[in-house]
Amino acid sequence: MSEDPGAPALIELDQARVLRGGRPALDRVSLCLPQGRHTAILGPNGCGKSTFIQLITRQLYPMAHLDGRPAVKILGQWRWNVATLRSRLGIVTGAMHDDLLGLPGLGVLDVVLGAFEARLAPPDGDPPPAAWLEQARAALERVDADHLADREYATLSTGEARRVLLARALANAPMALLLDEPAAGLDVVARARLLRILRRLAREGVTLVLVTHHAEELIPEIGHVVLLQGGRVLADGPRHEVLVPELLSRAYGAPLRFEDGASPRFVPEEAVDA
Ligand SMILES: Nc1ncnc2c1ncn2[C@@H]1O[C@H](COP(=O)(O)OP(=O)(O)OP(=O)(O)O)[C@@H](O)[C@H]1O
Repeated sequence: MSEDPGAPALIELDQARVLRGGRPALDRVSLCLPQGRHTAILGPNGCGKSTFIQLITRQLYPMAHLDGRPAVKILGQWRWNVATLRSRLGIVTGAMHDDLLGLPGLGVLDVVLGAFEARLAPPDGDPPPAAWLEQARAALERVDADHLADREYATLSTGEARRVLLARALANAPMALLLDEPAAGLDVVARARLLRILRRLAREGVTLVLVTHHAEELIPEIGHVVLLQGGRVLADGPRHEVLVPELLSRAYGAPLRFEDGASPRFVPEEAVDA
């Protein structure tokens, strides 16, 4: 999938400001993420990444502009029914995992089916429509998790649970995936497996918006990076222009460079010189 200049932007922020604890966690952030472009929102702890996700998923709201123009537009719209919005964006966050763990006995297939009604799990009662079942199973297959369909979600390993969350995010044919540190907490093998799946999805045309501070999640398909620092956009551009020592060192407050390749990583300069 490539960018379509005629399509409304996936996510558009216009001087968006979000206050938390009385202080701006996002401070006049303007950015435009087109559909079809794989983007990483990157930055150190506390730079506003979680706030960005919660702003997009309507858990937090921006301050209103005096002239009434919207600070946030998603797919060209600023008014959204929250349930509809969350089904158009496939969302994978640690908070969602925690919420699902709080529902003992919940089966994997039900977790994925929950996507169709934008709720954690489908209600008891009528069996789900056959089309939903088919889409849910197809989504599990896409992330190599079809064999987990009959398991209880709470019994899955972290890597398995992450793939099930990805299936849930994919099940309802979203316009994009919004991923919050998707490989966090995974062991080296589970991480490699998940990143392989993300690469495959990106190549198949699923737009990825990745919010992270982990360099290894910057798969090669991510061609665009927005670097945040202290709630502001420090840089917004092609990967090779943003992931340069000068900008990274400013964002993270210490000398740092990015080593690209099969296993991308950040390298503190002191460690190199030692
Ligand atoms: N509930 C809250 N009350 C007050 N301040 C908050 C709250 N949540 C976040 N903040 C502040 O908002 C700023 C941005 O936080 P946010 O969690 O968005 O950063 P982050 O980039 O996601 O950090 P991390 O990588 O550590 O998760 C930080 O200064 C943080 O201390």
